[in-house]
Amino acid sequence: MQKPVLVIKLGTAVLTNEKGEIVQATIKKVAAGIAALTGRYRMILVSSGAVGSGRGFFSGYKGTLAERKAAAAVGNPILIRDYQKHFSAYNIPVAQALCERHHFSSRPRFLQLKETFEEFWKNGILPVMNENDLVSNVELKFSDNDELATLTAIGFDAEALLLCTSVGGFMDGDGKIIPQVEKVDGRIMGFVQKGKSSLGLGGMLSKLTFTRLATSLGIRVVICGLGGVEPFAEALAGRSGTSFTPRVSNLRARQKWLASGSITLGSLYLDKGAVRALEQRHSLLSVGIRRLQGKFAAGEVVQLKDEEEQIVGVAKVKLGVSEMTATLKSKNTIAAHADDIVLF
Ligand SMILES: N[C@@H](CCC(=O)OP(=O)(O)O)C(=O)O
Repeated sequence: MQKPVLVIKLGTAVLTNEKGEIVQATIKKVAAGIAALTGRYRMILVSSGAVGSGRGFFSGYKGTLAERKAAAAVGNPILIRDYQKHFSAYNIPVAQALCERHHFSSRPRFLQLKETFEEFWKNGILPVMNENDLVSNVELKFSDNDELATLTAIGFDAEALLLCTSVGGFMDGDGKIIPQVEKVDGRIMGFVQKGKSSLGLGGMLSKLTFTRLATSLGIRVVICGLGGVEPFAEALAGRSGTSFTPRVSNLRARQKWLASGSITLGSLYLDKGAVRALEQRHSLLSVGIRRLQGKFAAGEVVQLKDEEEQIVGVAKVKLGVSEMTATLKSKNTIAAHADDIVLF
């Protein structure tokens, strides 16, 4: 039987010091922690830190979009060189896997990515993923690497996703790490600190949002730090960080992909009746759509939102935005087929 997949994501703040430099001792610890788990898992490392590693090469760096892209292009090879150095102590070659959204939004491209990763694993190679910042299209960028890691974990049907942060876990209102969260509900969302580190993109809000997506699709998430002797093994054993219990998911691989590729170019705001109908596995009719937002064509994936504007799922739509707008009042037009809808 194949080993399960484990996705570990490292944010900029856990990899860099206050000057924005990559801390070698941290990379060394990461290599030791991953090497210790290779017998149990097929591993994917999603690593931020390219912008942090490269920005020192740009005089008067202010963090404009062009500067970030340029810094990432300089920083990525530096980051990979550091990983190579420390993983070579364990005879683990590393592969750089720079991805963009279309690798997830197109099913054939995603399947190709999966096949390539199988080649890495067969040969004992660790894929190190990051967004291809230099060329990624601004409108279709991943919101951050928490999203990239989540889409990867869902697409590869990972057993667990570790989101490593500088704060070591998810804290309650008193600043104490909550060891276990059964469900990401309003109370849990209420504890979120909106802040984020200056070099990275994600923050706790982003982590929780993606944790909710991953757990709703059956993937366990642990938000953890890099403290302790074996941080990843400790986090997986529930001895550190915050473990989020996955929901039971009966979704098939294609539906999971649909949800993971939720590169949503728009949103449909549904009424209560439409949400109820979708829960009973009916198709979405235009009559249940109160309004829509964004630019999308037939065959693209959009978010579905309820009357409280909470995301309830995603759908691959049968109609583009103008056709759909024209049919909003018509009862019988199918906006999305039941097989192309995934509710969270
Ligand atoms: N692609 C960027 C990472 C952006 C990002 O998501 O950063 P973070 O919020 O620190 O995980 C980089 O490598 O610097």
